[in-house]
Amino acid sequence: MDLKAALASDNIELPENFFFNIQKYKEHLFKWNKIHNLTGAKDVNTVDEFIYDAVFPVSFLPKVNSLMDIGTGAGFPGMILAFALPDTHVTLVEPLTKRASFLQFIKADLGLSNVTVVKKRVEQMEPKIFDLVTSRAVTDTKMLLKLSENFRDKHSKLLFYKGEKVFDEVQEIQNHKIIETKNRHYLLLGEDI
Ligand SMILES: C[S@@+](CC[C@H](N)C(=O)[O-])C[C@H]1O[C@@H](n2cnc3c(N)ncnc32)[C@H](O)[C@@H]1O
Repeated sequence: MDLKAALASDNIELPENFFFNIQKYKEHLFKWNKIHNLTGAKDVNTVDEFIYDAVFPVSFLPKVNSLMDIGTGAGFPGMILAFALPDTHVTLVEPLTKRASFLQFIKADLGLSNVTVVKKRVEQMEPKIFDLVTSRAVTDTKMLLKLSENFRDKHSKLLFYKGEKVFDEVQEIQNHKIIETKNRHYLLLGEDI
């Protein structure tokens, strides 16, 4: 896919250094991924699709000052959102040493002052309220609501990257919106949704 063209055609506003950071990120990801199993995305096209998928919500998200991503893995979606939202402080929670080390390396190499990497399971973190909690490919909605309990209040929003199963998962959930693209169902939750 042509990532730049796709993002431009969606009118997604991005900072000037976004594509520079993306380029560096991809170079490091391919190097690290040869040695460590960081992500299943092994080729440029798949990584570009992952990046597009991660950043698309910028087109509908409200402005947030703080964001926590549960289970960031190699960077999706939290690290990509940190490139896109330089004024948002982004906390990346990832317990696996290799993946957390990679995220820490990217933070240092690109001088990302808006990123904190926490090498823990989210259950081991001290409670703290975030404006937005995100997660992709970690667990189901019910469990994500439980895991995020200590990290949100009534003003917080939750954004979970889901597939079609989302419709079964939200049957009993009141305030939610599902934003669909070709390959994704974004689940947005919050009291005033
Ligand atoms: C399938 S990977 C998905 C990674 C990334 N979000 C993505 O979409 O490419 C799930 C990740 O969640 C992390 N994880 C699993 N349980 C977790 C927990 N309780 N707290 C934080 N991270 C967790 C794992 O270490 C793993 O890196």
